[in-house]
Amino acid sequence: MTKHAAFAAEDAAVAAPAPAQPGRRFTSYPPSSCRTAAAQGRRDPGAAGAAARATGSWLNAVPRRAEHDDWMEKHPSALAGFESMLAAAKGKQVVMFLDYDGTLSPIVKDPDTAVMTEEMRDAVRGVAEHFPTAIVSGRCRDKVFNFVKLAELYYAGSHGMDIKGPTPESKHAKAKDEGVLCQPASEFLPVIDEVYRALTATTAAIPGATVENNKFCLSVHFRCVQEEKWRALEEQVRSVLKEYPDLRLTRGRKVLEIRPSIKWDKGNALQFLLEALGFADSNNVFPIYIGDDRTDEDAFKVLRDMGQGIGILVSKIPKETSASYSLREPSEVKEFLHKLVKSKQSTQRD
Ligand SMILES: O=P(O)(O)OC[C@H]1O[C@H](O[C@H]2O[C@H](CO)[C@@H](O)[C@H](O)[C@H]2O)[C@H](O)[C@@H](O)[C@@H]1O
Repeated sequence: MTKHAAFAAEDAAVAAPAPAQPGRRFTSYPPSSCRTAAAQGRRDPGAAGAAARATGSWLNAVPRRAEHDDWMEKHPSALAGFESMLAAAKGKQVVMFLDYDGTLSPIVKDPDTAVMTEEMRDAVRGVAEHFPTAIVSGRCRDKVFNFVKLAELYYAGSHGMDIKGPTPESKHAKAKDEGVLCQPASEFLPVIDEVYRALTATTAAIPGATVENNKFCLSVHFRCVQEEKWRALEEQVRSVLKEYPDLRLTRGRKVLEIRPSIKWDKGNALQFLLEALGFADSNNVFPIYIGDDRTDEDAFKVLRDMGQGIGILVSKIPKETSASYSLREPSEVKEFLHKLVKSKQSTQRD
C-alpha cells in the first residue's frame, strides 16, 4: 500500500480475517451460539434488498452486505451477545477499560471540542461505582481528565505512557494509587517538546493541519486538510522525524501520531493496571476493553493472548481487529455500560 493509499484507507472498510482466539479459558469466544444468533439477526434479505434499492446499487450492495454479515458473525454486537458475555464473566471481577475519542465522545473536526455528554458521564460513573474503571487514551492525561471529570477513575494518557490512579478515597483505589503510578517515557519529555515546536512551524503552511501536544506523544491532525495535501503533510512530518530516530510514527483516525520508540502501548497499560489492581496472573478477572482506533488493537491483542475478558471494537464498518465483539457508536457504548450496571445491581439484589 502506498503512503497515500494508507492515508486514504484510514477510516475505510478492510476485509476482516477471523481473529485467532487461542484463549486459555475461552477457546472460542464469543460462543458459537452467540455468533450465530447475532449473524441471524442481521441476515434479513428483505432489509438488505430495501437498503440496496434505496441507494440504487443492488449489484454492489449484495457482496458488501455479505461482507458485513460475515464480519458481524465474527465480531457480534456486544449488546446482542450481552448474556453470553455475562455468563463468561460470572464469578470474576470485571475491570473496565475505556478509550476516549470515538468511544465515549463522537469524532468531531476540532479535537478541543470533543466533549462527552452528561448522559455518557453518568454511564461511566455508574460503571465505576461497581467495577475498577480506567480511561486509556492517546490524549495527554490532564486533557482527557478535563473531558471526563471523574476523579474515581484510573487514567492512562499519552497512549498509556502516563498512568495515574484515582483519588485515594475512591472505592477501587489501591494503597499505592497516590500520585503517578507509571511514566515509562519521562526521559522523552524534552525531545517531544522540541519536535512539537518543529512540527508546528513546518506544518504551518498546510491549511487545516494542527499539531496537538499530548505530553509524551504528539498528534498531527489532518481531518481538516484537503486530501491532495495529505501526502505533502506526511512527508513534512517524516522529514522532521529523520532527525529523531528515537521517535516513531503511527496512525490513528485522520491523525499521525508521534511517540517514543519504546515498547509501551495501550496493551502494556492494560497489563500494568491489572497488576496494580492485584490481578497479575489471576484467573478471577474479566477485563473489558472498549475502543475504536488502531492503537486500541494493542490492548485487544493482549486480551486475546491472555484468553481472558473481551475486546469490543466501536465501528460501523468492518475493520481488521483482534476484538471479539463490536458496538456501532458511542451511543451503543453508553447502552452497554448501562446494561452492565443494571445486571450488577440485579445480582446484588438476588
Ligand atoms: O486514544 P484516543 O482517546 O481515541 O485518542 C486518539 C486521538 O484522539 C483524538 O483525535 C481523534 O478525535 C478527534 C476529536 O473527535 C478528531 O478530530 C481526530 O481526527 C481523531 O483522530 C485526539 O485529538 C488525538 O490527540 C488522539 O491521539
